[in-house]
Amino acid sequence: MASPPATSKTTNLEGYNTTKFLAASTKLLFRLTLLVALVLSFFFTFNNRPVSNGTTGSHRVLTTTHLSYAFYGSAASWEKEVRRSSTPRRVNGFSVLVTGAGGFVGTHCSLALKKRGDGVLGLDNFNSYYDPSLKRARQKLLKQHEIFIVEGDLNDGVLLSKLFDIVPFTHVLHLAAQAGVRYAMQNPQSYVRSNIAGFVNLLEVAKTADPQPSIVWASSSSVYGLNTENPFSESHRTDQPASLYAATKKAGEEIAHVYNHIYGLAITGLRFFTVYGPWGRPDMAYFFFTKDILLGKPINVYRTHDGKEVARDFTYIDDVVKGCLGAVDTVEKSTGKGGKKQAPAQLRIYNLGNTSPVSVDKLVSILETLLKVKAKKHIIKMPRNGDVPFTHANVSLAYKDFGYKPVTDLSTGLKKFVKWYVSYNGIKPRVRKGITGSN
Ligand SMILES: O=C(O)[C@H]1O[C@H](OP(=O)(O)OP(=O)(O)OC[C@H]2O[C@@H](n3ccc(=O)[nH]c3=O)[C@H](O)[C@@H]2O)[C@H](O)[C@@H](O)[C@H]1O
Repeated sequence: MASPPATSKTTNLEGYNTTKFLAASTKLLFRLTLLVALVLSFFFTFNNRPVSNGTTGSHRVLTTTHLSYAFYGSAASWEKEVRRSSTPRRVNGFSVLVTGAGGFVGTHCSLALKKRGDGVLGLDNFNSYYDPSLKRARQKLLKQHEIFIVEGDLNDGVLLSKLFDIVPFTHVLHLAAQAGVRYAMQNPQSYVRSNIAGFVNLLEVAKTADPQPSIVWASSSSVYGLNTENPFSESHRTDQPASLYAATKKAGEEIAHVYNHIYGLAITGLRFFTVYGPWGRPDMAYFFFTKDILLGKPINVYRTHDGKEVARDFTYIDDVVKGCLGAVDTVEKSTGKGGKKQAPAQLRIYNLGNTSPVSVDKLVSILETLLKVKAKKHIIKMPRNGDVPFTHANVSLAYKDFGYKPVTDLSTGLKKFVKWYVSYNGIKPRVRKGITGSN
């Protein structure tokens, strides 16, 4: 008797096993997927934390936010909180989405808007570019003033659309960004993700929102780059950036032009000049100089390549806040509807500086006086890391259009910063020896 060909028998046998195996595997895979989905949604729902990798981490935050949006999207309490926070309390008050509300300028602007009766909803991804505990402390401060911050990323289009579905924002004050001039050499992609992709994403959502909001956003003095005309005016060259940070801010200005031109979004860009003050950013020189001087650590003070002192038009936070609110109050309504432009819309750009540059050496000597501690200064040549030798703002345009007039000199502003710094860090002043302690 001819036995069936071995191959055929084997094939049949294997076929049977394969089918059975496949069915079992599919079931297992299905169950596993279900389990993973359940665990993930539980994790992200109850542990909706930002990325801690020193970048804006938009990719992971994107996933987190989608999942938490899915959870919160059905949670009436979340929507209620969003509505409550963004509802104005004064007649004809604005409803403002403040991006980067957990940041330095974002926190101060949110408080000022709320104080005068506008509705404010914050958005922040609480990334760990610098110590997120400071951002959390600012969030707590905002919460005390009934300002809610939605935890999410600019690149999360679903979340942004959801917010615009819930709230008819009149304005967006867009302050979320990857800041810092020198860090751009370490983590260039984070600048592209936040300052370019994130900005485009926000404008994409804003263009189709009904009503279209008016937009005020933070550009930077760094766009003047290698410009040598002094003081810097808005009409000067901005096509020679010295850092990737500056290049992404300049790109933002061009992107704003496009969305204004095609979709009728009214957009105002503000070029901030080295903003400092209480609740400031620990990555900025005045902040870490204070910390290091108090700790007795050396600080690097830069000199230009031809040996000159470097200088900045340091601008105090309260002055900048007044400028931001002035811009919000004078930005016109956007003219688009249904994603289409109906008429020409306003497009503006302004310097918000102090009009009075001060050298970094002088900054250090003011800090020494305030802290009553001598700094251990290392004078070094400015590394080629994106820094420019000086900045100096001409603010006549902002003065003309919304009365912007900075009134705080560096000594006065730093005094307020130091007062906040020692109190925030629980440092006890020592009368004779100076203020010492650690943080
Ligand atoms: O106006 C802006 O658009 C930018 O302002 C800010 O950048 P900068 O003006 O560079 O401020 P900041 O780093 O505090 O350095 C201050 C001075 O200290 C010098 N500097 C710095 C570090 C150091 O170790 N030594 C030193 O001398 C340094 O050479 C400089 O002269 C914001 O960070 C940036 O996000 C952006 O908003």
